[in-house]
Amino acid sequence: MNIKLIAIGKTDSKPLQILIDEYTKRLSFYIKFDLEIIPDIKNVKNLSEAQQKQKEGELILSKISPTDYLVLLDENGKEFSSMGFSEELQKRMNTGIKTLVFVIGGPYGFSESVYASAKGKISLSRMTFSHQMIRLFIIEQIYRGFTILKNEPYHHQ
Ligand SMILES: C[S@@+](CC[C@H](N)C(=O)[O-])C[C@H]1O[C@@H](n2cnc3c(N)ncnc32)[C@H](O)[C@@H]1O
Repeated sequence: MNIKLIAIGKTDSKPLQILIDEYTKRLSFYIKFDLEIIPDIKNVKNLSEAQQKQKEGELILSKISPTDYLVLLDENGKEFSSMGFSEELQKRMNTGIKTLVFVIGGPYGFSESVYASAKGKISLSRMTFSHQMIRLFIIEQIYRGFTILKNEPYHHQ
């Protein structure tokens, strides 16, 4: 299995990008991992929230292939402990899927068509984080998940 994370818009903050790069590098030791950034939509000021979500949704779905297992990052999704999330990663690997795709929504979340295409939704907390910060948090949790599965000390430090 390989893992892909899809997000919208480049990371504005350099310190955040440094951490994303660091955890991407660490995670790539365990599994093939790609972070795919969809460029920001142009002239977004002329669009309503619904139009922006719709356009972002079309772009997101254009990156998904029928064999992908799509999971959305969503504050109303299912919550896991880090141990539970590592078990979920193991379950997905056991089912033989080729690509597990996580998607982070834009500033207003996801369009209905993206929700309809997803196999699941996971929440990292009931609180709302910026769509840029969530990148780091989910990459760190996937990395943590693999260190748990490999019985390595990172989770216990
Ligand atoms: C600023 S939030 C959008 C909030 C928006 N009210 C909504 O309905 O989703 C942007 C994106 O960050 C991600 N996100 C923010 N907080 C999250 C959380 N607690 N758990 C999982 N994903 C989160 C989601 O992918 C969301 O679409």
